[in-house]
Amino acid sequence: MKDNRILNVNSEIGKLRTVLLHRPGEEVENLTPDLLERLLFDDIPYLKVAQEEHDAFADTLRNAGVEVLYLEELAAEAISTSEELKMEFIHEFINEANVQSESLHKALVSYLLSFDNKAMVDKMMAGIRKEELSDYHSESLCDLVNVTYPFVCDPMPNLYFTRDPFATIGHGITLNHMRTETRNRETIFAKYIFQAHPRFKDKDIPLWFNRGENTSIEGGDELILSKDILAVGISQRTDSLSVEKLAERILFSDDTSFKTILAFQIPVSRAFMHLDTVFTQVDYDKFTVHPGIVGPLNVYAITKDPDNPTELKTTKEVDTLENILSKYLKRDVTLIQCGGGDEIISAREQWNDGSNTLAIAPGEVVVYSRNYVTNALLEKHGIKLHVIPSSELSRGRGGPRCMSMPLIRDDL
Ligand SMILES: NC(=O)NCCC[C@H](N)C(=O)O
Repeated sequence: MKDNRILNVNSEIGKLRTVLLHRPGEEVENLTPDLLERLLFDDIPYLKVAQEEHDAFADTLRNAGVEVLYLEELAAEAISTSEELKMEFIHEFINEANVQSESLHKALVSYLLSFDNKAMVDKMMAGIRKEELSDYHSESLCDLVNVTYPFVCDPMPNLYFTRDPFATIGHGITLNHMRTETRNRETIFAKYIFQAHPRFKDKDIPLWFNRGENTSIEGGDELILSKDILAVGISQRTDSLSVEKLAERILFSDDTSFKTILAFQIPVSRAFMHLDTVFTQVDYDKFTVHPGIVGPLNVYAITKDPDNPTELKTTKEVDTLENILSKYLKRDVTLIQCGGGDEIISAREQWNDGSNTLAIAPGEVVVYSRNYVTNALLEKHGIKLHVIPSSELSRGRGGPRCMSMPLIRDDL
């Protein structure tokens, strides 16, 4: 047993102790209609209200005894540990923002260094407009062609969905390679946090996946069904090859208890974006689900090959979600359909992340207020709800699970 571990997440529902959030900032105000599709938003949230809603979310968690950490604070603290590291971070950020010209790179370095570390991280997240750089002038062909484009570094409005860029699994993390360029830039903050923040540096944190890999995986597709079973979506955002790599590393590690990776093949569409968009666990035996995912589904169970324990074995199953979950969790399960299965209500509440709940303990979840039909059903099934306001946060197409990355949960 290693005693230098700091992360611990072996279920979706164990009592939540420590969680990572990001309070939405100026990056959300830098969204414009032209950018929405590329930056994966459907509308422009009103930042003031989004922040109030997010503060209510954080307070709800704190009032339930959860320690709330903020991505932006950890990142600033991490780079404050060494001047050399800070410069490395700044150069990497600028390169990944696709800045080609050397003079622009230099101008950005001196602009970023004019802020203190926390303000600099906030600025990087918010995006940098050309007009902010006093000596900006179009130089490269690319600059000249894009002369009307306002940004030198794009905003990162999806950062408040901390679930996706990295994900805790057991005592380790997947530092993810995201499907899209816009979200891939987000993973740089976690890289420096785990490398240098005093809370995490030199701790035993196995890296199950790294951001430089060339297949994609996102945290919304990683669900820890039990200490033995990890579910992963093969989805719009996660490649089957990533699941294989993950299985290889986790199942052959002596630092986890996982024995089976269940790969769920889900439709490739925005309404089904990640596995946690279509189902989340709310209690030992209860899940809230998108009616479109009840199946039959193609599910692939990956285990060590009993006949050749140095190899993996993959078995395909075609069955309903209920049967699959019952079989692997070894208990009867109840699937609570978002919107009660009513065609209109389900579609509406699903769109607003009605089945994306964050469990803070078995049978106790955080939900959006606007999904009142689904919420009433959850209560009917004995689930304790912590209801948070949701007019603006929901416009980014993510719910309480998407907006949180657990770092420590009690084991069940
Ligand atoms: N796990 C999740 O489902 N996260 C929500 C991510 C929403 C974000 N606008 C995106 O498209 O990536």
